[in-house]
Amino acid sequence: MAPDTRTGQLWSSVLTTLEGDARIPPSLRGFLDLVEPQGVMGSVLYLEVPNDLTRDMLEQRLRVPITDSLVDNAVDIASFKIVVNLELEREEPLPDVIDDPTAEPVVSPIPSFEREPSEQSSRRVDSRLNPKYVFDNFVIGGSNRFAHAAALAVAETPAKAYNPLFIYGDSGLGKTHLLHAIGHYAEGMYPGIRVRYVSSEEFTNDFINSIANNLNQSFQQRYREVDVLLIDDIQFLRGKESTQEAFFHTFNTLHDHNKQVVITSDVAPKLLQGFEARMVSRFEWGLITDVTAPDLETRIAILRKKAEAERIQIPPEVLSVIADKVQSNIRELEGTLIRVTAFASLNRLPVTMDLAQTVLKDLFSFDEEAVVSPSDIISHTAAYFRLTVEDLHGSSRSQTIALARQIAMYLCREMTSMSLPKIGQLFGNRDHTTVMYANKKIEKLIQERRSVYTQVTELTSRIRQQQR
Ligand SMILES: Nc1ncnc2c1ncn2[C@@H]1O[C@H](COP(=O)(O)OP(=O)(O)OP(=O)(O)O)[C@@H](O)[C@H]1O
Repeated sequence: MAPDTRTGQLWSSVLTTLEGDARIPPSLRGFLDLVEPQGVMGSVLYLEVPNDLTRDMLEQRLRVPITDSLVDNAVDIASFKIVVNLELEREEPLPDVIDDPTAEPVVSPIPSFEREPSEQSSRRVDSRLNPKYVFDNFVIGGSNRFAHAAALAVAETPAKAYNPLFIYGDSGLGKTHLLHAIGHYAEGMYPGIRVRYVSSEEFTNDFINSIANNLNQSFQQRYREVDVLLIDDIQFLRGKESTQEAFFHTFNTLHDHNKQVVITSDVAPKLLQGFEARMVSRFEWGLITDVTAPDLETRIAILRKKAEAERIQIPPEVLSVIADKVQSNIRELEGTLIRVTAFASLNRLPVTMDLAQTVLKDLFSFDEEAVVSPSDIISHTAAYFRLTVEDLHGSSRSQTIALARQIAMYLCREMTSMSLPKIGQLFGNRDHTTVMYANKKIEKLIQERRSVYTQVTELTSRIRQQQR
């Protein structure tokens, strides 16, 4: 909606005043650019923003300067209200506030650097779908052929093929990738289709917030007025009775109205513990399919595809040796490829068999099957950086602590099967998007900074060594 002239003018005067406001740190200024003024009602100015993060920043960190500026610029306006509109088309990447030690450790739901350029400008983006997870780059093999076919069928004809579609399997085997791929494909096939991706932890938080803020109706609208609901890692609703109840009603409403539901989980419906029988029976209404660990050929094909996507030349025998080493988790498989290519680029060496063997020896000189616990990762990381465990859990934004914390989060994601929200909880109840950001950031730094590569590699060895 275009603002009326007065609202538009008012907001630009507010922005002009704020330009000279020393209370606003540079890292927060970018959030102001994401605001769309909508109109004035009574003495309230209504603003629209594209995501929860921007709303939180404006409400928590910029409320006072904005209100002061409003009062300065319009005698009859006393406050502002913010509405999140996920549909707002955005070309600007969200501001990156992580590197600023004074800034809040929060990030966008999908960090801007993950978006393809075409995603940023030419079409409406559902910011909940990760543009990297599409069918085109999903490698099909015996371990996932059925799940892939079912996912594609559902994406082609939502609510006609299988409803619900239930995909289960161990961590890092492509369930989330398939969920997002369904969303993208359906959006491409049916312009205007309403797709919503949500992890079950986000669903839970959303539900709890809706109760706390008396927003049950908008919660219901958010989840019931969609054509395709993609819900990830349903096992995390275990034992949460009220949230399960809310999901049960959402599910029924969607199903009754011929809307597609796709669910992922770490185990088959029958093995889900802490779920009511009526829920489980609904999960079994449609099609249940699993993803298992890929065989060697599929692992090599996944590595080849990843190398092509990153435009890295890697000899086939190197791909084979990596695929041979990492067998049961595709996330770890990709992580290992990154370590090998990072080592080569940091040392300005070509990726050869010898080089790969050296890196793999460092990474896998210990028992890979040993179970690594997050507390081991945290205590080792703290000791390595001469910090305390509390530093990593806490909120200090000193650069050393922030980097150590991000490395610990990265290692938790790589070495354990914990979900992003669980890792966030572990590190002082941080949002899952913060963990997602930390992951991407460390993955990038490993390839760009020798110091970070060495720190992560040494830490990995120490943690593994302890498991012996
Ligand atoms: N068949 C595949 N082809 C290409 N990449 C894949 C495939 N399967 C998984 N991946 C990649 O492996 C990584 C982990 O996959 P994903 O996050 O979908 O796993 P998951 O099963 O949802 O794990 P979790 O239960 O821990 O969330 C992602 O980067 C994904 O793109």
